[in-house]
Amino acid sequence: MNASIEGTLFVVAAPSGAGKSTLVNALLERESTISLSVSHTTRPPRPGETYGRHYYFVERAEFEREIAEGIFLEHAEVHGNLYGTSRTTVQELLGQGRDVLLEIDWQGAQQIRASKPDCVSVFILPPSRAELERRLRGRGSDSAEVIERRLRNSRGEIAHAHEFDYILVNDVFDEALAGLQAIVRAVRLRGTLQWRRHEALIAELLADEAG
Ligand SMILES: Nc1nc2c(ncn2[C@@H]2O[C@H](COP(=O)(O)OP(=O)(O)O)[C@@H](O)[C@H]2O)c(=O)[nH]1
Ligand SMILES: Nc1ncnc2c1ncn2[C@@H]1O[C@H](COP(=O)(O)OP(=O)(O)O)[C@@H](O)[C@H]1O
Repeated sequence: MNASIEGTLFVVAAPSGAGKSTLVNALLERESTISLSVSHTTRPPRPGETYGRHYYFVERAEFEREIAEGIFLEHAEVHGNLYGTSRTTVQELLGQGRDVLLEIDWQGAQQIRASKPDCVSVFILPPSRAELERRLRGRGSDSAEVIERRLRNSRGEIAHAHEFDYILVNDVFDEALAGLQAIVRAVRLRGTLQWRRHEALIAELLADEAG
């Protein structure tokens, strides 16, 4: 982390149930310098979800007021609920040199690419439709109706996978996690970031030998 260099913005998207949150949480345990952006949503909390940790749960009228006030860096309607990312939180963290990860849908990813072209985006695929359905049902967090809607919408989301910088299949969990971690590490080693970090070393290596 270096306060004089803006952090990297990572965007992770996937159809509901592909394992995105589980992968991202495991990544954050290993890469503690990445901050996860907590979104605002009009979706009701699931059992065990808390305000400010999983989401900022708000009423639709309040969310619409916040859209009008321009507080969102991006926002979208997904599975019948509104979701959005706070502009100031993300901007402050990036300005402090921290890397920030957004767990958002493809519509939000398109908006982020337009305003932050340097972002790095990853799409997570399930290994099969049957496994996606098994994971959604196995999670036990949603009603049958909500699960049906998410499964129906998954095709529309997967159709946008090609817009992302990286695509990972979350079949064997540890392999997918290693892939995600490899992406983060490779991005951090990009020359555009490293030459500024190592400016003094590069200058020394280039210096003419004195006398
Ligand atoms: N555009 C956008 N999408 C979001 C945001 N937060 C969550 N989402 C997406 O909304 C969808 C539903 O999320 P959620 O209700 O937590 O369900 P889950 O994906 O099944 O765990 C997922 O595709 C999320 O990535 C956000 O701030 N902006
Ligand atoms: N590689 C995997 N193999 C088997 N089950 C998985 C795998 N990855 C995630 N899961 C499980 O699938 C379910 C959905 O994962 P979750 O992270 O909530 O998905 P998403 O955030 O994409 O909606 C959870 O019960 C999770 O434990």
